[in-house]
Amino acid sequence: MKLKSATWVPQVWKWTKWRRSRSAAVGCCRRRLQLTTPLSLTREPVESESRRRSAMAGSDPLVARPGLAIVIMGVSGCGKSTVAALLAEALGCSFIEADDYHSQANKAKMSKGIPLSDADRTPWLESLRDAIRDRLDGGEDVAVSCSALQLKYREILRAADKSYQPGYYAACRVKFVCLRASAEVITDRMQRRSSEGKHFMPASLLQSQLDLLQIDAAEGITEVDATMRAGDIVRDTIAQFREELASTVSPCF
Ligand SMILES: Nc1ncnc2c1ncn2[C@@H]1O[C@H](COP(=O)(O)OP(=O)(O)O)[C@@H](O)[C@H]1O
Ligand SMILES: O=C(O)[C@H](O)[C@@H](O)[C@H](O)[C@H](O)COP(=O)(O)O
Repeated sequence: MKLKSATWVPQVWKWTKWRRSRSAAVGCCRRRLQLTTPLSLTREPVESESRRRSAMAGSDPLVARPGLAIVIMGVSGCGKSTVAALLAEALGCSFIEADDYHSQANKAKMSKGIPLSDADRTPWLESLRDAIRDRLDGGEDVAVSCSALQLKYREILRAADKSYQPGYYAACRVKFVCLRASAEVITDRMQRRSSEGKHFMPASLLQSQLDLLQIDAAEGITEVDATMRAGDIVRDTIAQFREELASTVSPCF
């Protein structure tokens, strides 16, 4: 097809100008991201992408801010800390261990085999909410280990997402994955852990935790077999939230 020079020249000029300005923008972004490898449109593995996102979110004004919090929940001894720590490693994000946010009084109470009351849990959950919010506001992803046994406790944690409207679970940037196993398996794990002196929580408290555990079907929380290998649970969790993890960052040009 023959183009008339009168229309073709301005078109080429416009296109060249667009290419130049786009190259400048890409170069600027690449310098900001300190990329040395060729920019490819092919998706990178979630692991390195998330690490880069978390690293750049704090300093780049062009990057969308909301991060994603994935809370690994379930009764004491189900494997939350093990899985959430591995998940944080795989995503290259920070890890929040809920046990670290308990007051000494709460820990002493549980050590004596006395279940916490809601009054004991509320300040604990609120401090966790604030810690999660700090990460989300900074555009970071975060893996959290927290029992979060009841809807009302999870609602406190969901409020870490400032845009969260109660009941709109799917839109919330705080997600939950529940680990499940039989009481026998978990008792065995808790007894072994206590006998190694590794944890304050006695196995005698398991039944009170199982009695409290409740998930509302509308929340759409995935329940996972806690007897799977921790690495496999992490792999499945990343696959489940792949889209949300990817949308943590918006294109910078
Ligand atoms: N997927 C798993 N398979 C086998 N053992 C596990 C698994 N996950 C955790 N454990 C073991 O079970 C015990 C309790 O795990 P932990 O992560 O501390 O549970 P939680 O944080 O839910 O209390 C630990 O001794 C841990 O090594
Ligand atoms: O009562 C609760 O809401 C939970 O028990 C919570 O306090 C947590 O589960 C404990 O800190 C035990 O720690 P692990 O869950 O790590 O065993």
